[in-house]
Amino acid sequence: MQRIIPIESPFFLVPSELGSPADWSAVFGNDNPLALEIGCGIGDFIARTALDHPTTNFIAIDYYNKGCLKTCSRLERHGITNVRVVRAEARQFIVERIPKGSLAAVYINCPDPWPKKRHRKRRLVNPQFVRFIRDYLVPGGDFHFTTDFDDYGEDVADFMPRQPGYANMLAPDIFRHELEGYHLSKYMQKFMAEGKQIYFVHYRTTMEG
Ligand SMILES: C[S@@+](CC[C@H](N)C(=O)[O-])C[C@H]1O[C@@H](n2cnc3c(N)ncnc32)[C@H](O)[C@@H]1O
Repeated sequence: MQRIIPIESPFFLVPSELGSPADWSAVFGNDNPLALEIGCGIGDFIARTALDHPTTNFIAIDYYNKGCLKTCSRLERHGITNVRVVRAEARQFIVERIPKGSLAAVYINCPDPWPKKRHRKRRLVNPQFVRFIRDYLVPGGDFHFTTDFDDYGEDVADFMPRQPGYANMLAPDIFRHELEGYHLSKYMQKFMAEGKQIYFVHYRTTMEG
């Protein structure tokens, strides 16, 4: 079993110490828009994205302890104060701690691909998840998904146009292999170095649906 290293960082939050839902304005000390990254890994994407958007509050979730630790260290190293890190299972955390209709953006980069056919039902992003997450986004909220895994990228790109309440921001394309201004995560960089292409999918919630 992996040893859990205690994280002592002002940016690390313990879910059970937050309200249900949490008062995020109180946590951050301001009323700025709230955004969420699911599966932040070592935090390179969220750190750069947060630096680009200093007036957005970011929550970075991962159930990987060492990743949370590295994310917190990165934030401290770069003096980034608009990110909080949580070690939790994302869906449970969202249900318990995020108010519905409160997220300006959700980012999911290179989620575990579960390549074996019999394991595909374990994938995080599927039509059910996309309908679930929509309830937590504000109207006009962004949903970003990236993967290096062809089958996952094609699947998400295929079912997204049928999801009510989302508009395709890359239309007429259903995905792109490059997205200007979107930072590359550690996994994206690793896969690109191996010659793989990244699938970028970007939708925005509409009023209806
Ligand atoms: C393949 S890694 C990608 C990390 C990072 N997004 C990147 O692109 O470099 C997937 C990450 O998602 C996390 N993860 C997967 N499912 C999760 C879930 N349901 N809740 C929280 N974290 C999750 C894993 O622990 C892992 O760190």
